[in-house]
Amino acid sequence: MTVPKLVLASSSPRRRELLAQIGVVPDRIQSPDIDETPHAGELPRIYAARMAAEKAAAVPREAGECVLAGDTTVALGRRIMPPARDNDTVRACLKLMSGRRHRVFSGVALIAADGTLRRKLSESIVKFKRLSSAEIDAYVDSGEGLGKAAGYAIQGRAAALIPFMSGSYTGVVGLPLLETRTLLLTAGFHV
Ligand SMILES: Cc1cn([C@H]2C[C@H](O)[C@@H](COP(=O)(O)OP(=O)(O)OP(=O)(O)O)O2)c(=O)[nH]c1=O
Repeated sequence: MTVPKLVLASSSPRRRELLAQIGVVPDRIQSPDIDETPHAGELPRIYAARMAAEKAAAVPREAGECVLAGDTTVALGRRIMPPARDNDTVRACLKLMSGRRHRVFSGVALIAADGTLRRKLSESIVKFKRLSSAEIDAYVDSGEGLGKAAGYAIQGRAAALIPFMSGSYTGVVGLPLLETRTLLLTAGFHV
């Protein structure tokens, strides 16, 4: 079986780095351009799976190419936390998550060269300590939360504010590597 070519449908440097961690280098990378607005009442796990599939489908495939995409969604109960585009959102998210557990759903989707869509979803639980105003201010000032789901990055200084997590660490960072490897193996990649 000839090894297909891999296209990573992502603008996220984390996803590229996580793939590199298991020795996978995409043949090309293209940003997916999709509407990321949740449907009314859409549950976070359904949303994460849908987003991953839509991102993969949004990038055109050439003959012999497979497209891989992911989506990391942070959920407080049934509420989908927003991506933090500014400091006010980072602050608001941290206040909401302070002293509580939340879930992180990380969807992965792979469209094989024959057009078949395969999907996996990882689910993790992350707890933040009770955050003081000074801790929230310092984190906002670090700028690390910008561009991240729910305004934090576990792979950075937020790690020192998290007493507990269970599930997939790589899923929280942006691409669950066990699930991703399984999908890649099924599609004929050597991982
Ligand atoms: C919770 C968390 C999220 N994140 C990041 C991973 C993702 O880049 C981002 C979640 O947003 P996503 O919409 O999953 O991804 P994205 O828009 O950054 O990139 P893409 O083009 O692939 O859609 O948050 C971390 O880096 N660390 C964390 O601890």
